[in-house]
Amino acid sequence: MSKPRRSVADHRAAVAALLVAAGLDPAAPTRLGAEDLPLTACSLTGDPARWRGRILADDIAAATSLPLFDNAQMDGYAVRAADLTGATADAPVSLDVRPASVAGEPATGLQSGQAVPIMTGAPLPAGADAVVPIEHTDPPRFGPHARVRMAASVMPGTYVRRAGSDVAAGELLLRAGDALTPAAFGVLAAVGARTVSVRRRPKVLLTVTGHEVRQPGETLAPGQIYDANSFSLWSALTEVGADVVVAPCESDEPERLRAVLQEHLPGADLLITVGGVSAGAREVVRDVLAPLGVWFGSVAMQPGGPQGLGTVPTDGGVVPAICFPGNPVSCLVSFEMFLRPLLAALATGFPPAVLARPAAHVPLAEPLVSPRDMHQVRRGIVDAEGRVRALGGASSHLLHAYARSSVLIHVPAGVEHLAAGDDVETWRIDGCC
Ligand SMILES: Nc1nc2c(c(=O)[nH]1)N[C@H]1C(S)=C(S)[C@@H](COP(=O)(O)OP(=O)(O)OC[C@H]3O[C@@H](n4cnc5c(N)ncnc54)[C@H](O)[C@@H]3O)O[C@H]1N2
Ligand code: MOO
Repeated sequence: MSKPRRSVADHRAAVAALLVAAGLDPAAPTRLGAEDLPLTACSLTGDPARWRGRILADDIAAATSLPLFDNAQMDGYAVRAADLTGATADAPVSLDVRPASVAGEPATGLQSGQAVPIMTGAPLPAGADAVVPIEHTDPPRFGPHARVRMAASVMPGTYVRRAGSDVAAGELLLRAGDALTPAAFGVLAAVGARTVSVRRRPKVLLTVTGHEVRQPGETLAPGQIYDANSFSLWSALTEVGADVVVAPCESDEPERLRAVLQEHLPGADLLITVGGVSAGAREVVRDVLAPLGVWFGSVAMQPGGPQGLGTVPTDGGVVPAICFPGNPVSCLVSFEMFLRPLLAALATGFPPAVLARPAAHVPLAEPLVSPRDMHQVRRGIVDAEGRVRALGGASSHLLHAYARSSVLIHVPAGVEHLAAGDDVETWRIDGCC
């Protein structure tokens, strides 16, 4: 007699609870410490992946003001506004032209009756309090002339970018938990930060099992197959910001799996195993982990029915373990259904609901059948008329059809037949919104 199946919602909740209990709560990931990344052009160029999608670990105070000094917002002349009081087209004010202030050079001072040619970003000379754009002066160009005329008054502060007008030294620049967006990245560099402390990414140990599985490049003996799951799941995990250690077990021998775990589990935040969980004579994951208290059972989902979940002891603690079934479509669909938004939230700091795959309700192009007591997840494409069509059948070995699909199609438990034109929920998996 088989045990009752757990619902998709219950299993999803169990996975979330497991991660929270292990300190991988997306809202407070206490298990993930911080790491310092060097803020240099060399580090960006040399290891770009290290920087993608990072979250600040600490509040950061501005080490300097921005702007650092008063400077010009326009190419023109730095002046004292008081000198131009009453200037009009009929009665222009003539000023003595002094040596220029250019970006990257210290400014000279300015006396009453003088104008200093100044370029955008150059320091405002002491004594000046406004900038008149070059096109508003006579002559309207820089040159060797000794005097320049101005035909209008200006307010003090005109076209001056004041020191500290963006942020003052010591002010809160960025908060812990903020995403390192392009602008956040830029502002850190602008205040001269040398390193940035970011939340450590969750380290996931990914271990596929199966005596028949071999790595690309190896010669296959009869009955052997290439390892698809290490690659599909590495890609899926990396996409949501996990640091993945791929350690294929390639065996159904408990001793071999134990050896892989002993070598690679210390330091991991999460273990994902693939395969070896169903009803065969030798189910290596179940055989090794069930005696440790890991739950194995059946979820009312197709594909991805057989699942496992629990914790595995390692030096000085436990690592949460999620055990996916081995069929290539099953493990990837399981990841989408149970883990993806949680891991994405851990890496980005956004709530899991925000990071869910973009969902839509779309009419079916063709009828679908589904087992009544299961939540079925089919793979498909949306046609030019906006109707969704399943690609391939329901079977969980059809990885090629999955690779050509742009949506997952959900047929909830309780629904057995859907006609062409019936609405189904779809999730976009092609990276578009
Ligand atoms: N009597 C029953 N048999 C099966 C049941 C069941 O309820 N009763 N469930 C079926 C379902 S559903 C699934 S899903 C699979 C899950 O089996 P396992 O998790 O034990 O996975 P394996 O047997 O190791 O492999 C299944 C399938 O996937 C291929 N595989 C495994 N690893 C890889 C890999 N890394 N790359 C590519 N392909 C892989 C493997 O060769 C098998 O064909 O059990 C059903 N059976
Ligand atoms: O549930 Mo299995 O995951 O259908 O092939």
